[in-house]
Amino acid sequence: MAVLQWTVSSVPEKNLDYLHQELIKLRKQYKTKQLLVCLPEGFACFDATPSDLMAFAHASEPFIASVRALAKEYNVWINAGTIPIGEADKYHAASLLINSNGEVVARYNKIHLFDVDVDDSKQNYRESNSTIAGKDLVVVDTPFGKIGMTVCYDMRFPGLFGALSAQGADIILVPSAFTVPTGKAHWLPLLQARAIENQVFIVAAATTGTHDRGRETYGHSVVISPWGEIEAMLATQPDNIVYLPNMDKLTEVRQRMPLLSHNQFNYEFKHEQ
Ligand SMILES: O=C(O)CNC(=O)[C@H](CS)NC(=O)CCC(=O)C(=O)O
Repeated sequence: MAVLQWTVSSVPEKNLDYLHQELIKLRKQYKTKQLLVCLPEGFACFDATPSDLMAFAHASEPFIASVRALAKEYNVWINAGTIPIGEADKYHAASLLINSNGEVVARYNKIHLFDVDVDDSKQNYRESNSTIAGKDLVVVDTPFGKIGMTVCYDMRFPGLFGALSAQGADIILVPSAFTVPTGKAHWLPLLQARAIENQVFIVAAATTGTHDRGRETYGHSVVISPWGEIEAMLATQPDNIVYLPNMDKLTEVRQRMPLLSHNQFNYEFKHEQ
């Protein structure tokens, strides 16, 4: 699998170009039959004005078609981090899983919305002003293993990850656009905890740097093993991780310490905002 981190632009075509160039480079170096390319949350269009984002969300079909075409052309699976997909007067933060034939095999709509006051240049995040929360859990069978889908702020809610692992997830994707202060304090411990308690690989592709209207994101894209080890992590520069997960390790961790069968607690999904 490959994890792409860059300073995502507010201009969708620029992000598409970036993805295209990275796929060319990756495929030159890695000719493996299967390759899963993970993109960050908001990778289509980031830090645009609310009205530009809304307009894009209600006309994101051609953009999605272009990403699907790239998946097919370069024979890769793509986790299209999130793409805003319009619904009524808002949109879903949709994370798509696209196979190497360019077909969308899964769509997860971000469940937990980031309505939070942060001590940074933007301060008041109110994702629910524009975004409709998802209501469905997604675990999908792939050549890479069973993939559970989450997005960014979801990582703070262990119940979601517990439900995904109870449904058999081996790898949980967490495309993200984390703030810098919360990233410094919480990014790694949260992701490591989710990996350890669910005995899954965590793969988190993140945006990084200062974006077009001044918003800053934390970077530090990371892959974590089912034992909680940081297998690979980026700093704040645009860069990629390429990583081959060892599924035997996952089996061994679960055999030695069968958390799922020991667990005495269940969370309920409230379906509320
Ligand atoms: O807005 C977009 O275009 C893409 N989406 C995001 O950037 C989202 C919502 S504002 N960011 C987060 O969820 C950060 C979570 C976070 O930083 C934390 O949990 O501490």
